[in-house]
Amino acid sequence: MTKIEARNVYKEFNVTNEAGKCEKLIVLDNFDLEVKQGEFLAILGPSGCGKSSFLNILAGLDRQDSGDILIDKRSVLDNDFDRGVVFQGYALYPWRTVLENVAIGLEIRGVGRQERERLAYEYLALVGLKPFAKRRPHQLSGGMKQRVAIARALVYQPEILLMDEPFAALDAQTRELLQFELLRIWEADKKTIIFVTHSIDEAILMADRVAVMTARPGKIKEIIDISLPRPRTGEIRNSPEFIQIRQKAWNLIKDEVIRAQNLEEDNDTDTGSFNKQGDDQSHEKVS
Ligand SMILES: Nc1ncnc2c1ncn2[C@@H]1O[C@H](COP(=O)(O)OP(=O)(O)OP(=O)(O)O)[C@@H](O)[C@H]1O
Repeated sequence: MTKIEARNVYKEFNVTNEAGKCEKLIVLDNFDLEVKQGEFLAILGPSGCGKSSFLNILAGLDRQDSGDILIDKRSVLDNDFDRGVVFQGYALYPWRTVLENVAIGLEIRGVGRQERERLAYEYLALVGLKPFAKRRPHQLSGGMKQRVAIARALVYQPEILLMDEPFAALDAQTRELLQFELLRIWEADKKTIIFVTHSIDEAILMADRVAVMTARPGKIKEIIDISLPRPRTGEIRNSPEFIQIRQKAWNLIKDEVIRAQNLEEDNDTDTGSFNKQGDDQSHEKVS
């Protein structure tokens, strides 16, 4: 069953160029994508190709200029969908405890104190942070903060989880742990996940399908089916199938990375960055 459908989506931004003139930057054009209910879909694409722009529209934080995006056959512009969002940078409330941060979505939905604390503890346990419930965010490591952000997104059981490079700022070991933790959580209740990453290995390891985008204006270039068995383990990365898929993904993306780099050089107005800080899987980063 189709959960999310994007048809012919177009998005542009007004940007100021070096000469101080206003220009249009076309970010998404002819963007089509279908995501199935319960699917784990990863999106790979060169820097600045519009991945976050698409996710922001899906999250209800921005709007497309034309084209349709449907969730359960209704326009995303209705804006009343349950979407959990985990973006880079945690965005936790510093004055709230870990427990209160996790419970915030439930609080907004009017869930009573006792019930929201019970659920917040349950999800903190799921990400291994129950003993840290009463701490404030500044007392946690980066990896722990990202776990809080994941627990906060999961706790009210959203139908859809939107994740924009959620592990990019983490060290390699924490990243690996969280990848498998997320897979375990997803395998338990199969929510629909859209997961943007710069890491080809991460995309293949986690997803049912990997959508590769073109350089800007971004659209889907090709979708790769990942039929590797589940539950996935770290060893799967050494299997011939995995290596073959990685090569295919890289072949698809490398021209787009070069095109994106040329665009960057031609266009001083672009603020997209090519070197994501902290992406520790640099041997297979796409940009
Ligand atoms: N609010 C905005 N106003 C103007 N330009 C924007 C805005 N948001 C994004 N852009 C530009 O749109 C383009 C696409 O940005 P977006 O963040 O969607 O790309 P991305 O594929 O997620 O990039 P990255 O992989 O580097 O995070 C970039 O060139 C960016 O500078």
